[in-house]
Amino acid sequence: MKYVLAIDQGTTSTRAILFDEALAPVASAQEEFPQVFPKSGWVEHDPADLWATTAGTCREVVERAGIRGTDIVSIGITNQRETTIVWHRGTGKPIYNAIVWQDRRTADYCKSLRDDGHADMFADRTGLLVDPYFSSTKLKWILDNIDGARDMARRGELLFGTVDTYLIWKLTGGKVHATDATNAARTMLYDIRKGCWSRTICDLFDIPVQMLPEVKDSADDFGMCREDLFGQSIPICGVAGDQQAATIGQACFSPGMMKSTYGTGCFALLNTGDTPVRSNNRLLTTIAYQLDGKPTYALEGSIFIAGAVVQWLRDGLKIIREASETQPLAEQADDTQSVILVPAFTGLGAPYWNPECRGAVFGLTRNSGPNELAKAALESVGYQTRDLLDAMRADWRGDDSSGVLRVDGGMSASNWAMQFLADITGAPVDRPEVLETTALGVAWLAGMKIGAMPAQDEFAKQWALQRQFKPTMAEDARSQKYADWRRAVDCTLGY
Ligand SMILES: Nc1ncnc2c1ncn2[C@@H]1O[C@H](COP(=O)(O)OP(=O)(O)O)[C@@H](O)[C@H]1O
Ligand SMILES: O=P(O)(O)OC[C@H](O)CO
Repeated sequence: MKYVLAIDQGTTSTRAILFDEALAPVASAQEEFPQVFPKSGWVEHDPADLWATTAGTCREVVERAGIRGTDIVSIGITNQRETTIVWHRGTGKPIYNAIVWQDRRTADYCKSLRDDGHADMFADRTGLLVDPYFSSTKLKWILDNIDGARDMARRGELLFGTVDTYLIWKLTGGKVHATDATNAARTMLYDIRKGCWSRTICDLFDIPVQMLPEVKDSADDFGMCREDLFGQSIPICGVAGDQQAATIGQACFSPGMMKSTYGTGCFALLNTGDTPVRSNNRLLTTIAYQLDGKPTYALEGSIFIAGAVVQWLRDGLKIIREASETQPLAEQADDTQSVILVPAFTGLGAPYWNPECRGAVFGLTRNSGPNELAKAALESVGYQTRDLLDAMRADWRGDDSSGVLRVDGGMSASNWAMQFLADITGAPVDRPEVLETTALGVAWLAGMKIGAMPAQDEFAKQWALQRQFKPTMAEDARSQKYADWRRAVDCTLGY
């Protein structure tokens, strides 16, 4: 039997998952690593931790599966996106910690870019809103703030990469400096229409182009992994940002198909085919995947707090011990109460993009307790998804592929939350058999590239439904509840 290894380097942990040629996950290993918070609003990772947990979980998964490293025929890498690393070309040493996608340190600079009228240029070229979320202003911050960095970069001594690029560099022993188009599309430096780094933007930020990686397809030749790691050299043949990998794993290959991943946050992507659709509703335009040199585009909505609201019930309020306890609490909630929780703990993402507002609870009575709060927390995720889907439907004039939403991620395990999602969006919600869609997506890219896994159409046919949630809420109740949510958001934004 031959295996494909998927490395999923996420925001809080790194995982390695082995898939067999029939696309079934056979073993996995996971390791968390420390989050570094040097100042309020700053979030960093030590690149050494990202590498150590990658190498560690790769070794562990091989051991657990009881296979030999030589049974692995291809490696895929999927990763937390936007997170920015700069390292020395010669020594391989990072010159600063990885600045994580959540980091807000460049908020003022982004505001000045918007005030100076650059927003349209960025939207046209990169498909993105000018926000600290993306890599370019983080890279500029490193070049501006680390002693001698810009001069070294000008002399060609420094390399930039998102986490995929850094791991490719480490895995190949410093031989390959490359990324894929989906990761490039999140840097706010990449022209998603022309398919190249934007000179105009690099000049604006004074970023030397030679420090940027080569941009490849998502299924491509990313070099050979060092021999000492698995006892033989293995090709790296698949790379995609984690949300794009989930879109692939969910087989959202036709225009109009969409998926939503519920982890800490929630990221919804709608396939728009070969056309990059410019959003009028503050969604992002991005590359869903690039195969055979041809990009397929998507509209993306990002919500910062989804499963994290359940973590807050557990770790902040301490009203549950396990995430799954939210379901029985929500089932017992008093239906006559209309408690609404707006989980703007770190501001609100799409389509509001307000980094300053903070969370709020509305409609509390003396009878409100853990049941009502648990219900409001699960409902908040459904309401936020409806915000995204409404924005997507307003932007997307193409075929709606029956309006079904495919879901995955840890929180999609909650039947109650998924039923509410179907009710409040008024559309069916499909949960697949394999919930490891991110790893599956990149494993397929890596396996398909070397001919060990089926072609795209065949892969799409293997997507299997575990359960469909159909909307059952009456239309007037749905409208009333959603109108209440919008009022609650307005009050939160206005507070
Ligand atoms: N049964 C459940 N009900 C509600 N939320 C859940 C449930 N199981 C997991 N979650 C939430 O899902 C999140 C974990 O999902 P995961 O996909 O592992 O996230 P990430 O990759 O972002 O760490 C946590 O925030 C957790 O609170
Ligand atoms: O690591 P995750 O799963 O939280 O995903 C992070 C996203 O890629 C950020 O854009």
